[in-house]
Amino acid sequence: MLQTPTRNASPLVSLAGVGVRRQGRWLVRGVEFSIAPGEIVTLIGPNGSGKSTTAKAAIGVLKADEGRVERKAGLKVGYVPQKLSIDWTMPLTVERLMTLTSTLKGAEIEAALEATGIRHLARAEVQHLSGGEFQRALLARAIARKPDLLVLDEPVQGVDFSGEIALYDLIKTIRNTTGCGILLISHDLHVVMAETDTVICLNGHVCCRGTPEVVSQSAEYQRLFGARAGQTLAFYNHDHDHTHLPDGRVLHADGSITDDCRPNDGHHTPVVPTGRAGPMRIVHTHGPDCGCGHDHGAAPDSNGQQEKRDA
Ligand SMILES: Nc1ncnc2c1ncn2[C@@H]1O[C@H](COP(=O)(O)OP(=O)(O)OP(=O)(O)O)[C@@H](O)[C@H]1O
Repeated sequence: MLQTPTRNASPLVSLAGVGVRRQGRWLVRGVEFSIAPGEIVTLIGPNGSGKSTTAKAAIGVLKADEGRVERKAGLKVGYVPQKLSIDWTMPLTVERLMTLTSTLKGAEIEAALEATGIRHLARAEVQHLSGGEFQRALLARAIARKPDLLVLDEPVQGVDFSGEIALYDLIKTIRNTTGCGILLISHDLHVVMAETDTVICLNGHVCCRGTPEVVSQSAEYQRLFGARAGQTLAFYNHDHDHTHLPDGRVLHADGSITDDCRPNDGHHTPVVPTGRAGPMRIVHTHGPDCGCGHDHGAAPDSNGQQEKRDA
């Protein structure tokens, strides 16, 4: 059965003003987002920008040093980390990989391998799997316990372009059939899974967030990669209102420079973190009838202007 994000349902996890500090340095700060059942949130950002740290803070593998992380009571998480510590010199079958970290019944293993299309590989040695097969095995392990939230840290690493499309199709199918929420991590800065409801671009803080534009709108992309790619992948247009300087400081659109960047530091235009269909940033000219809820009855300011533009 097709599941869509149940926005009115309580979030599976929500982060408010979350910061993680290690060895005297903030790895991430001011991170805000939530994931509802059936919702797909994708974290993107350059290497070292804090994507894995944020995901680990969300599921409680790492403790946040400031802010609030709330998880639904009894939340079951399926986690595919970016790196696995496997002794590659020891023979290990796919079946055995499934039960390394949790006890599973034979039927649960079979169902998970079936759902990820690798049932025929149950007795294959993990060392001999292709990149795509290995990622499917990790996905099978993560979904076997029927999680409410699936956290996938770079699930298409080591996979070629057509394998990437097939994996994203599989992730979409898992979401559609189980209704779980999904937190995806990708270091591709411009292309994300088309089904993503919200993309969050991190660089130690949330640089921008928004919906991906459906790639099928781009005839050029379709010509290059075919219609199927267009249904699976989408472009993400960044909307940063600041620039990261080489020394780590942040240059804001208003010309000011600060050591770091926080959502409520007064240098940013308001961002409305809604999902796929909604506006992500309020951009309009204020006026008596604009309906934005601000009080426009005040006298004109010292420049004689009463109207003010957001963003
Ligand atoms: N326990 C730790 N102590 C100190 N620094 C850490 C710790 N864990 C991570 N870091 C640092 O925090 C920063 C963010 O790391 P993180 O793994 O979250 O980034 P990422 O965006 O997932 O990177 P990548 O795309 O390379 O996987 C990096 O500079 C990393 O070296």
